Amino acid sequence: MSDNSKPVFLVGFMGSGKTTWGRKLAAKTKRPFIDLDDEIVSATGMAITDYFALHGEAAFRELERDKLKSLSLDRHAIVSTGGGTPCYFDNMAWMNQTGTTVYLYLPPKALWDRLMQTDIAARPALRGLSGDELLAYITTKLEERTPYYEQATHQVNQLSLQLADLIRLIG
Ligand SMILES: Nc1ncnc2c1ncn2[C@@H]1O[C@H](COP(=O)(O)OP(=O)(O)OP(=O)(O)O)[C@@H](O)[C@H]1O
Ligand SMILES: O=C(O)C1=C[C@@H](O)[C@@H](O)[C@H](O)C1
Ligand SMILES: [Mg+2]
Repeated sequence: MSDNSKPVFLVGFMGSGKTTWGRKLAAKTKRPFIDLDDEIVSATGMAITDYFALHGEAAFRELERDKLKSLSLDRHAIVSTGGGTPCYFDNMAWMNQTGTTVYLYLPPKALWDRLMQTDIAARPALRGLSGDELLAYITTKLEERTPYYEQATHQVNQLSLQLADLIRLIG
């Protein structure tokens, strides 16, 4: 680990593997791991879907911003963000100023394959969508969010990503 380490923020679409890669990266490099969605669940004592249902998305986005900016961040921390985190307020600029950001890119069909294998009801925006509707949603939403994700310091295509590449990238 280099002496000038900075916190690392993993960004990308729902199901792109931010949590999975973040955990692996932290374990391998012995850095502290933080998952922003998990922090929100702990703070509110409820699942994100329930928070959305009770308070609405706008309240969730404010809470997400506040949690992001009040994380107790060790300079070695690896933070897996939520899929929408970079796309609201000045969150992306703040992450770029505070640390190094890495965009985990996956094309829509690969995201779809992954998400179809998870509990999509646990992701508020995806609840109730059929397979075809989910692919259309991913395609449109990814296009809309790409300008934010692409502000990341580094962009990696996960289809060919190895843990060693990620470790090299963050130094
Ligand atoms: N490299 C991989 N190959 C295959 N499946 C993977 C890989 N990485 C993650 N997955 C699977 O894809 C799904 C989504 O991964 P994960 O929860 O890490 O995504 P995420 O980006 O954190 O999503 P969210 O934004 O909803 O938190 C999980 O079921 C996970 O097991
Ligand atoms: O992409 C999104 O908008 C979201 C992704 C998840 O990580 C959660 O932060 C929440 O379900 C919203
Ligand atoms: Mg996650």
